[in-house]
Parts: sequence; structure tokens; C-alpha cells
Amino acid sequence: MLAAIATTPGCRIAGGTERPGSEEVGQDLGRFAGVDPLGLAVGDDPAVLFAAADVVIDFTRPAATTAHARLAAGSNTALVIGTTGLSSEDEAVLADAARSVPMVYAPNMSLGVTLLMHLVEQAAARLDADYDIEIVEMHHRHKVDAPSGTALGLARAAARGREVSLDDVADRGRDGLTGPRRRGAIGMSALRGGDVVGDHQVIFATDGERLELGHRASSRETFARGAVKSALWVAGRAPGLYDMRDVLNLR
Ligand SMILES: NC(=O)C1=CN([C@@H]2O[C@H](COP(=O)(O)OP(=O)(O)OC[C@H]3O[C@@H](n4cnc5c(N)ncnc54)[C@H](OP(=O)(O)O)[C@@H]3O)[C@@H](O)[C@H]2O)C=CC1
Ligand SMILES: O=C(O)C1=N[C@H](C(=O)O)C[C@H](O)C1
Repeated sequence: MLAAIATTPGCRIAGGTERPGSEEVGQDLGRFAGVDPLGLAVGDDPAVLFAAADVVIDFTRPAATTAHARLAAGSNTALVIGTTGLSSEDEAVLADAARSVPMVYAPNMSLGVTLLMHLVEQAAARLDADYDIEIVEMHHRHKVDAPSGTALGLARAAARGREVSLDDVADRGRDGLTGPRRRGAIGMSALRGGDVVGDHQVIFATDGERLELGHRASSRETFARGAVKSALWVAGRAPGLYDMRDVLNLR
């Protein structure tokens, strides 16, 4: 992320924080990120960072992200959030904070996935419930949330296309004596292994044919570049909760 910020015209690194007590705190931020020394130490107080920055980029965990959203609102600092695995209560915290500051919240910052979500919504609108929608994702062994935020975003896009609520049709992680598939269900399955950056496949399966739309990320730099693009886009915007469709002008 720091390399993406450092190499983007118009951006300057204002600081960065790690969890208090982490051994990285106090190290040079640049060295820590594997780029040239920056003369800035890794901090452990996000309030200091929010006071110093125009925009903060957050890819952490839900507990930190909700705390950061509150700090953003309190310090009037724009926020870009890539963290996934947020509960609906966590998302309500973001929505509340976004009443006073501009915020981009997206489970996947790549152009390819943002376009895929658009295509999935279109396909789901045109293919009726005779087409069973299944979403399969695979990620590296370190990922802690499932299904991925992107898979949930794709499922939401499909539900939007079908004009149904995802909560009514989602089928997550089948196991055991499940019975036959429910008509209209949107299934999600998560695979974990190795160093897979992020694969997503959306399948529309019916009798006699199957449409498959998919995306494979091969470098995490793609997400970092999307986050920096979002930061440049969100700085100075009106308060609100935006996503990558806004950043990429795809609404
Ligand atoms: N939107 C997108 O395009 C993308 C989203 N993601 C999402 O971003 C998130 C992070 O993923 P990833 O980078 O792989 O995960 P990592 O575990 O590598 O990084 C998370 C970082 O957040 C830190 N952190 C966690 N809690 C706190 C806290 N309370 N205060 C300060 N720092 C904290 C962790 O520190 P520590 O190690 O001490 O816990 C760690 O350095 C995930 O939700 C992932 O799904 C990832 C890639 C792309
Ligand atoms: O944890 C990851 O690595 C990723 N998380 C995001 C998600 O949950 O969708 C985005 C990307 O696929 C990588």
C-alpha cells in the first residue's frame, strides 16, 4: 500500500499505525513496508494519524475499522475502507460516521471485480430463478473471514438483479443432509489454501447450460492501486458512504 501511495502523483504519506504493542511500532514506516526509509515512525495511536492525514486507508479487522470510522467522523477526515467481514451492526457504524465525512467502503478495490459485479447484476436480472446462482471463491490460507467480502458483494449484486433480498435467498456453506437446492437460492462456497490472492466465480446453472463469470487477482498491488485511486477520489467530497462504482463512475 505504501509503495502505491509513494509512487502516485498527488499523494504523500502522512503516517501509518499498527496495533499498540506490536513490534513494528517505532520502526521506520518505509523500511517496514519494504520501500525506501520515509523518516516517519510506525505509530500506535490512530487519533494522531487521523489528525495528520487528509484521507486514511484502512485494511485491518472489523473492530479496528469501526473505531477508525468513529475517529474519521470526530476528526473530519475522509476514509477508504477495504476491510471485510463486517457485521450489519459494524456497517451501521460506518453509515453513521459517513453522515459527517466522505467514506469509500468496498470489499474489492479492483476495476475487474467492480465490472464483474455490474455484469452479475445484469445477468441475474435477465436469467430467471430456473438459473441456479452459485458463487465460489478461493483465497490464501491466512484469510480469516468467509465467505469473502467480494463473494458477498457479488451475491448482493445478483440479488439486486433479481430484485430480492439477499437475506431471504442466501445459502452459505452447505454441509450434511441439506435436502435439494431451494429454487432462487444464491449459494456461496469458500475455499482456502496456499497463496491464492483472490479468485471469484459466479455460476448461473440451469438444465442444459451453464454461464460462468469470473475474476482472478494475481497481485495484491491491484487492490492497493484501487485504494489509492479511491483516496484521491474521496478527498474533498461531500459526506456519504460511497463504493467503487462511484469511484469508477459505473453507476
Ligand atoms: N477491499 C479490498 O480490495 C481488499 C480487502 N482486503 C481485506 O482487508 C483486510 C486485511 O487483509 P490483510 O491485509 O490480508 O490482513 P493482514 O492480517 O495481513 O493485515 C491486517 C492488519 O491490520 C492490523 N490490525 C488488526 N487489528 C488492528 C487494530 N485493532 N489496530 C491496528 N491494527 C490492527 C493487523 O495487525 P496484527 O497483525 O497485529 O493483528 C494487520 O497488520 C481483510 O478484511 C481483507 O479481507 C484485503 C485485500 C483486498
Ligand atoms: O483477504 C483477502 O486477501 C482479500 N479480501 C477481500 C475479500 O474478502 O473479498 C478482497 C480480495 O479478494 C482479497
